[in-house]
Amino acid sequence: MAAITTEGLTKHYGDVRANEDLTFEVREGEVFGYLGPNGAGKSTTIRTLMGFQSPTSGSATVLGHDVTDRKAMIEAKRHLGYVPAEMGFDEDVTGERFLRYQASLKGDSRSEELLELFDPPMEREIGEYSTGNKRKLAIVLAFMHDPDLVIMDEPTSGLDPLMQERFYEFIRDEQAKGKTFFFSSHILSEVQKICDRVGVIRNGHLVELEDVETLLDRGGKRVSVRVADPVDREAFAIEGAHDVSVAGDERSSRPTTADGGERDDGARATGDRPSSADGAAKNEDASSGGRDGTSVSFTFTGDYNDLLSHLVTYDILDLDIADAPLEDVFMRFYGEVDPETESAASGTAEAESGPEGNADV
Ligand SMILES: Nc1ncnc2c1ncn2[C@@H]1O[C@H](COP(=O)(O)OP(=O)(O)OP(=O)(O)O)[C@@H](O)[C@H]1O
Repeated sequence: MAAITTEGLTKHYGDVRANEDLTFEVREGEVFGYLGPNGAGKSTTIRTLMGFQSPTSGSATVLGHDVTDRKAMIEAKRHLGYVPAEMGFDEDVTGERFLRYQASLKGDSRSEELLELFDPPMEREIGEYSTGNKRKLAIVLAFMHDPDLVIMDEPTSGLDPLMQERFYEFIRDEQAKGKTFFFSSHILSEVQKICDRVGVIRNGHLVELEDVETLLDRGGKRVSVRVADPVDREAFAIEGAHDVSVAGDERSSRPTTADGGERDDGARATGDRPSSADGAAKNEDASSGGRDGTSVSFTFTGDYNDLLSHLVTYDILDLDIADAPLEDVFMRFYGEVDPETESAASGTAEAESGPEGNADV
């Protein structure tokens, strides 16, 4: 049995089409990442899966229970954990008291162990907690009844890096025990670290459903090459090369696609720009070079033989070829406009804003 199923799941808020015809499954024992830019519809799906709101149409099950069936969802929640995006705690009570109250509702088989791991200040009133401590308490509460499936809405937001790592390790250990996770995230590095599969939602539509490994394979290679002679960017507009930038080429601050078109994702452009030998623009006609050669970098998703045939035409001083980071995969992905999904999102003002300027999604 799948841990979660959705079939044509749709949720509209008036004119806003927050979720549109979503069909997917989360398999038992997997860590499933749910990705998308702000306003894409992630929390909407999560709220529907938790039974907090009814879908406009379509259906969904969690641990085999229909999410619109109140009684069934009460049963499901005995085996279901939830980390919400907004932690609506009663601020006047201590963490300890809140935990005891939750324990009386859903049981507690492991809070001691969880408190040792995540360590929120239990004796203090929750109103005095920092965001990170509230998140730690939310994690303890979500896992204290040892659920089989945990649904989490950006669970690591507000956690410091050390605590994030501890959380990832904890998730891996829990997965090894057969637990299932569905969580939304903006942080691609965490998705890369802990997810088996990802679903990508954009403007309310599921636009990708894939193994993380396959996505990384599809992401191709990040190639950084330093050649002895001046070259211009167009020389590397070969089939399968994306986001070509040449050190010293002013225009390379706007990454290109292989067909020479410019993409409008400022964060990537700045982050990917390689440092030239002296860091200065050298040549107005977009070619460059110098005593230390010319640095060219790009993402490559084409035929490796073509790449190597092209590279051997240069006097190569240095070469580095590595897996492209998941960011590259997603930025390219979001850069492609699908007219069908774009038009379907009319009325979703936030959804139209997209991920510009974010290195993560
Ligand atoms: N209760 C609501 N009433 C009206 N519109 C809503 C409501 N909740 C969400 N929306 C709209 O639905 C769309 C999807 O929102 P949702 O919160 O699901 O996105 P998200 O992917 O979780 O975004 P974020 O990453 O910013 O949390 C947005 O356009 C949002 O403004």
